Amino acid sequence: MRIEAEHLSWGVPGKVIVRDVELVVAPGETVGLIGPNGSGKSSLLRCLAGLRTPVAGTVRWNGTDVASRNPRERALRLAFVEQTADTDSDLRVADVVMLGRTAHRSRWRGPDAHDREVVEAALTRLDLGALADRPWKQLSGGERQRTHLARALAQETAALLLDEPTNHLDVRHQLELMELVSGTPQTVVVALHDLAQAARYCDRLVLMHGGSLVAQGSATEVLTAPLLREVFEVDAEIGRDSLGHLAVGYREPAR
Ligand SMILES: Nc1ncnc2c1ncn2[C@@H]1O[C@H](COP(=O)(O)OP(=O)(O)OP(=O)(O)O)[C@@H](O)[C@H]1O
Repeated sequence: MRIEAEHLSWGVPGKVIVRDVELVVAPGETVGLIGPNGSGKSSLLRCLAGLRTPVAGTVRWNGTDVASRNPRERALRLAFVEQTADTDSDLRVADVVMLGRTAHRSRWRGPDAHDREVVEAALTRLDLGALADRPWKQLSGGERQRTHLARALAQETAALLLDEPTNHLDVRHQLELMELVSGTPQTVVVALHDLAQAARYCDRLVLMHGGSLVAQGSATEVLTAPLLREVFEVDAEIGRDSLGHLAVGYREPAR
């Protein structure tokens, strides 16, 4: 699915939070959204998901204004995992993942064999098979995060928006999740704080600062020492690690 933001602005009275963003995400592309705390990444993702009404500009999915889609139509096309995703506490892990099937069913029909197959596949992909019957409230932060991702996969959408999906995960699960994200045929926009991970797994990076999109392009175009100094206020050295992946080293900011 193609996702487009045209002259997109959003904010609250007295504060512009997303400022005149122009962005096109091509079908199947994985775009990494980077930027300091408070730069507007989550707000932009919510606008792209159709959960915020722009104060100016438009968000289009495959050319159609997202504002003209009802919540069910949106849920059939795009899955969004927010940073602070929460779920009713009495559910089992498999029930939480089954919530991803809601838009696919009529109101009166319970889960069928296909829904169960999709949920099982999503649980397996996120390494949650052994936890399927565990109560949601007993899960660790990383297990909850993986459960929400499994729910998003069970939605079987053409697009996926992820807000810092690796922040609670151990290293192995971070790598597995980023492999999954970069390998999926879905269109993905993923907010990340780990710049090296963003460089390694995303087709393209988009850098936000103060609500504006200040750079976009390949990792080597966006992750430059002058730009990182200007936006993150750190001295950075960009090189390659022993595996050949782009690596970013930081010095403390000059005072
Ligand atoms: N509903 C709101 N009302 C007022 N201010 C808001 C609202 N939503 C976001 N903000 C502010 O807008 C700015 C951008 O927030 P946002 O969560 O989009 O940033 P972010 O780049 O995702 O940050 P982080 O990296 O810390 O997750 C912040 O200063 C935040 O406090």
